[in-house]
Amino acid sequence: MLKHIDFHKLSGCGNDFIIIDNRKKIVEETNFSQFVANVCRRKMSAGADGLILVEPSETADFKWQFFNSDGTRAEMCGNGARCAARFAYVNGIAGPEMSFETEVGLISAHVINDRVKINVPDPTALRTDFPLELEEKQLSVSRVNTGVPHVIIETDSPDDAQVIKLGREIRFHKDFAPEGTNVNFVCSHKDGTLTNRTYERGVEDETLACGTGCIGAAIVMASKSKTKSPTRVNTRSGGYLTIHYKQKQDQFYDIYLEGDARIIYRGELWKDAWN
Ligand SMILES: N[C@@H](CCC[C@H](N)C(=O)O)C(=O)O
Repeated sequence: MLKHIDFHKLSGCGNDFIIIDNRKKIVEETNFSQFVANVCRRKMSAGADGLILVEPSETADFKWQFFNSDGTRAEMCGNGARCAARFAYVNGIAGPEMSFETEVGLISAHVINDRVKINVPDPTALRTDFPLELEEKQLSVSRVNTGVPHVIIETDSPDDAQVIKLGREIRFHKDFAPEGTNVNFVCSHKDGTLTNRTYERGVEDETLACGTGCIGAAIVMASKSKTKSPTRVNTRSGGYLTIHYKQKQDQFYDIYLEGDARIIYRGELWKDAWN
């Protein structure tokens, strides 16, 4: 491993990521997980919700490896994908229209200044309003996989939602084992917009925005006729993500996620950051 590693910090609607150009394999394969967990520790290191390695691809503009802040890998990350696209564009790795390889297939992206719109795979495993037994009560929940698994819970009062307590209990619930799930608390408003808060697997905390979670919230609420495309989702950062989709009964396709992807700074990680 090099002594210093160049990186950029980007924020997609408040979901923040360390992004490293790893096309020359400067981060070694053996200890990714510990490296990521160390670098993502807030106050002790650079700190972020996740870390992305941009690597060479034979079929697309690049390939990514995505890690949550605890060092675990995730198949997909909506905000991370938008940030990776902006990173690739500003660093000359791709043009404004690009595609890149992920574990859920090719993601295409369109960068316009600090806004990025990505096309994501169709959601699977949609199931609405089923009972879930918790320690102290039974809850009616929905679930959908938007690249990663999400549980969606409707609430009238997002500010009062017990995102950490309930989120953590559901994330580790036996019904969602062994992979676990992300947990969203969504409120629909009269104008068709949504407010969504997410407890994220692999961060093991609430994040300020979750792209795949907002897609899941939009799909579940659209299947209940409480919103329609394009759905604007207000996140905990105060920013909005916009979800575009087509719907035929309970089938959703042509899914796009759009929002800001801001470059906060670039710098050098020193060895102390990951030791
Ligand atoms: N923040 C992401 C989701 C990242 C992956 C997630 N924590 C998981 O492990 O499933 C997003 O914007 O979609």
